[in-house]
Amino acid sequence: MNILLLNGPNLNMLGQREPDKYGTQTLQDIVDDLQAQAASSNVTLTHFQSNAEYELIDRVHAAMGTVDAIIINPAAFTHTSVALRDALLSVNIPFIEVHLSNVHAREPFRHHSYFSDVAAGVIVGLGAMGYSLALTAAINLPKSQK
Ligand SMILES: O=C(O)[C@@H]1C=C(O)[C@@H](O)[C@H](O)C1
Repeated sequence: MNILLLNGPNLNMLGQREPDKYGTQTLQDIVDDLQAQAASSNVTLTHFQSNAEYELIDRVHAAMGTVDAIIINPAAFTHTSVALRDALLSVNIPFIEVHLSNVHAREPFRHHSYFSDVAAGVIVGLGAMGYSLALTAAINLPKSQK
């Protein structure tokens, strides 16, 4: 099974970026833990992070036919990117949306997501554990959601 993990803008700054909201683990720390979890489940996990919308879009397109599920934290693009939403809809790969912080308890502009209504599932506010839970869910998605 192949799972693609996508992280959006500013998540490369995790560890020093507003630790009260996003925690103190670096993105590499999080990815390392997920890679270990994936290996224990005989799953191939590929990670890509970009601050550029078009790079994330291109990576979603490239996943067509090769990836069984996507875990994505679109970061700020969550609240702005119709284009990235459309990319995910264009490849017909189930995806799970993850947010480290509870976006619903933050500024109003973070309460809307262009992804949640077309996601297989959404995990918010659980910090790095959210990614781990998303990986477990992605591995166990029912056929109907694949
Ligand atoms: O909680 C998170 O992981 C999301 C990460 C970001 O960078 C924000 O722009 C989102 O609003 C929330």
